[in-house]
Amino acid sequence: MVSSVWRFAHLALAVLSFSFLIVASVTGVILAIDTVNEKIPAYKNANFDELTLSQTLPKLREVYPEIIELSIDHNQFVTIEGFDDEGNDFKFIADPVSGEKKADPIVKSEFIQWITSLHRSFFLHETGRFIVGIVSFLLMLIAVSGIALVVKQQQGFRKFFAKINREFFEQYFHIAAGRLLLLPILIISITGTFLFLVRFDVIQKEEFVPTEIQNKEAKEIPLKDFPVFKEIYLKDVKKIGFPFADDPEEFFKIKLKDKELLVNQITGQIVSETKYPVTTVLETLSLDLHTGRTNSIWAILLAIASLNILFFIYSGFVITFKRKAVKILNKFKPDEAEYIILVGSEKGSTLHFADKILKQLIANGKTAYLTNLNDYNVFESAKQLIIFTSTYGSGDAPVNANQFEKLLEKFPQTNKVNFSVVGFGSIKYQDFCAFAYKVHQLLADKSWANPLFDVYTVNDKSANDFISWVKDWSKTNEIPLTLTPAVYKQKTPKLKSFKVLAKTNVSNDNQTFQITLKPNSRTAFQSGDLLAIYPDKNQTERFYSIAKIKNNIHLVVKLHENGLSSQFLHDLSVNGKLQAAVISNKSFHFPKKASKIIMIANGTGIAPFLGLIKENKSKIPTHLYAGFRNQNDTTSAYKTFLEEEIKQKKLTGFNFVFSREDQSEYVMNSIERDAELFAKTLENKGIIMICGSLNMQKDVEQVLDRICLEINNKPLNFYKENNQIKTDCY
Ligand SMILES: Cc1cc2nc3c(=O)[nH]c(=O)nc-3n(C[C@H](O)[C@H](O)[C@H](O)COP(=O)(O)O)c2cc1C
Repeated sequence: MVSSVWRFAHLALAVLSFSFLIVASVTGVILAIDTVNEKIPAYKNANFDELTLSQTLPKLREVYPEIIELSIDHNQFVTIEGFDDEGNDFKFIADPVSGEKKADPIVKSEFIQWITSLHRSFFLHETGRFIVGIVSFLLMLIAVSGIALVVKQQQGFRKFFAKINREFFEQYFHIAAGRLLLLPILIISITGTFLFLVRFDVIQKEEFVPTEIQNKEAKEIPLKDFPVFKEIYLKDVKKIGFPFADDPEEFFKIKLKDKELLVNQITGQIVSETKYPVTTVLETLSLDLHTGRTNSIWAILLAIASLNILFFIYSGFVITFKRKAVKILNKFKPDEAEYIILVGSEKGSTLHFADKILKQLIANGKTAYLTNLNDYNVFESAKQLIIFTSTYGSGDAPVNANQFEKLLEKFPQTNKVNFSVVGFGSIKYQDFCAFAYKVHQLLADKSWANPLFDVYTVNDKSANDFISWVKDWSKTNEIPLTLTPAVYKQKTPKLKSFKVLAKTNVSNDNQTFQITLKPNSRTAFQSGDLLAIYPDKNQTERFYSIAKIKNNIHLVVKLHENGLSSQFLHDLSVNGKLQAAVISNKSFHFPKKASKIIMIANGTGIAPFLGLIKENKSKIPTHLYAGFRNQNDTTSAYKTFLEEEIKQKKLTGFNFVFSREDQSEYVMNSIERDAELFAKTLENKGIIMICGSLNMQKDVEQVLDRICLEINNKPLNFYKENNQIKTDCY
């Protein structure tokens, strides 16, 4: 809760000050570079820091009897002003010991003046200065809330500089750069705010009150012997006003950093002293710190910090958009759904996994409902609770799940329900998935709840870890869910438009149809990738394996009686349009380096192989084993297609079996017949690709395992771990 308030404040403030901050940062970088640049010429005396007034003023007055003023800027360049022997006025940067002219006074270029004005007021005069002040103040709040967020993320002040758990580039560097540069940014913003408050009289400057000093009578002494001149170092001086030499009523007026002195030019006695009020001292200090004008290294640090504000804006928005990428879109009401998916997620990644399951359940014709663990309630039609939750802090709940424990006590379910918990966490934390274990225990203690499994855990958002749960859950509940990791890895895919080029028809004995799609814009895809289809505005998601043929997408679809997606595709007309998303599925691309390839498919699972065979440019020995129900037009068309590929040497041979014809056979039978080929292929580093139904995959793997053990003395798992078995089943 606390962290979400900080996060909301941090983001809201950043959004509010966004464009002004960009201008202020860019101009800030340029001004800081100009400040460093200004110090480069060597107009500063080498011993400047050791020089006292008695080592400089007498000589200057001797060389320039009519000198009026000496001023020292933040670069510690000494500028003198006065009249020469001919009565002409002069003003230049001089050496404070010899009086020799070093350069004309520095005048800021028009560009820098323009940038300065933009930085101070956005060319909006007083209104602009006011806005700049407010933006400074907001920046200060952003820095403070940023520090609070880093402390929270790192689990305490003591671990402020401990290793950051990297999730993605922008998140990592937002925190890494934030830790280093929050302090300079805090200083820039505090000083900017202070200058603004003084400028608009919110903080009022006290008046200067001089203190007269009563001196005894004293005699004349030479300038170089003035005790006060021996004590004051040039480095502490801002300005000195010289008196006319022939008027004893005129005094040296010495402005130091914290006070002003009047000094009698005959006796060297201090006549009056004016201490600057605190506000004036703080104003100078703020200006020094805000501009970096007194110190090159600080100015460089300010430039880096300003540049980083731009990076913070960019990376902050990337983090926010990644977090907000998944929106919960429910098709059913909470009381209608049999499957209730409850999610604990702070940054949205767990929600993304949950959303993928929700859409597949709905595509399978199930009533499912997804919500936050904090929205737990009585679900009247619930038969099963599926809980996906991450863990934060030291085994704590993510923000949207911190009320779950209380709610669970308050709302016992009225039906008996099965439940299954998947924990999302990171093994880098001591309390790996601790909150998921806690939720499992809390539920297991309820008389109405029955655990289907122990807790499954997913480390670092691993799709492969997640697949273990999907596989077991899918098998236990007899609901097919895709086991293709790419589907779960993908963030919300980008929809593209496709034109329907061709479509075949279904008939009484053949419910399979083929559809050819042409992307309307540049779209990268390969055979083996997946096409995600959304028949009802994102609430349902169905995947089809792609064959790339002549640069078009070719799908093989079985029309299911109540199948939302297959009906939707079947209803498309030639030349019509389709919105869909390509999901890259690298693990099922053509294995270019394999010594031999065997492809196994049943039903529509043949689709990706039609394209993959075409990609066999280096003519790797490739066999296809496929099983269908009946022999029909479609299977005859496949045969014609494959015979052509054999002629082109892209396919070595194929073997079709039919389960509903006179001699009923399944692919497993053909595999057993050709056991030697399968065993040898695997032993010689060949690859087996399987596409089709999950049941077929399970049966094929059983047969292959037996063959491998018998002939190669190794289990199938050996080759699986070697990445020699590739699957794309659903
Ligand atoms: C500040 C912070 C604290 C975390 N604490 C834990 C923890 O104690 N145990 C754990 O297993 N994972 C911990 N994690 C890792 C997250 O649980 C993990 O990244 C999870 O996938 C995030 O899911 P979400 O994006 O749905 O919030 C922590 C992550 C962060 C940023």
